[in-house]
Amino acid sequence: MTPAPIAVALDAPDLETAAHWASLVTPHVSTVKVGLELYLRYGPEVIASVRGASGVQVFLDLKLHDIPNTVAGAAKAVARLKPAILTVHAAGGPTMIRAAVDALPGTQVAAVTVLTSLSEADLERIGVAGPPDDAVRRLAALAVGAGAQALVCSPREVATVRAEVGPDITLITPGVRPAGSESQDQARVATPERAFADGADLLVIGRPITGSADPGATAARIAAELRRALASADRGA
Ligand SMILES: O=C(O)c1cc(=O)[nH]c(=O)n1[C@@H]1O[C@H](COP(=O)(O)O)[C@@H](O)[C@H]1O
Repeated sequence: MTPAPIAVALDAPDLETAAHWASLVTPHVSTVKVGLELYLRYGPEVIASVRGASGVQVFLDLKLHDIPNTVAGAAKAVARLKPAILTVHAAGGPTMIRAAVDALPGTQVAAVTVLTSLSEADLERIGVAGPPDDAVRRLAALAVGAGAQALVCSPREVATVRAEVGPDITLITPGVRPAGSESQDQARVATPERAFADGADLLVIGRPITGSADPGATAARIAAELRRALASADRGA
């Protein structure tokens, strides 16, 4: 069975746990995501450990945000790890995004629009007035104009972003919670089925899978539910 378009966030305190989670979920999902917690503790060796024998796609989520020259250097420093996807913050501006894209020709540079943990009230506190949709749409257009091939947004804005950037940009949505799961520190969430129906290409899901009693079985169940939802949407089309 084709793995479902899900990136499991391996936010683990140690490498053994991350590699174990990766081995449990990789039959069912297309991608595993390495973020700051693992990368800052273990460095580049973490990539080979989670890629394992399966050769699953690795999404390196470093959310780079600095001046263009520094981001270009950082992107070049991880090029040999051949991540499928690398994140940068769209708020770093078009020259910074372009610098990452130019430095990593073999990797999809994904620009993070507005963190899914921020509510409208949080945004107002940091000087971004208005609904999150507006800021997300603006940053999405700017990032695509600067060459980003992928965008990260919450599932709440994915329909708006899809309408803005068209069909060719990969839309990645964290803030995904199966029905009945807790939001935890995520502010803008939706179910996997909703995120896909609204145009997401890749769902990032962490704790609902890795915090469950059996991450492999949970990943398999979410993947199966998603396939069913996609099949019935196709039939309805
Ligand atoms: O770039 C990301 O992956 C990301 C962007 C964002 O806006 N929100 C967000 O939660 N993420 C990441 O997605 C993952 C979500 O994990 P869970 O909340 O456990 O499902 C974490 O690894 C976050 O670092």
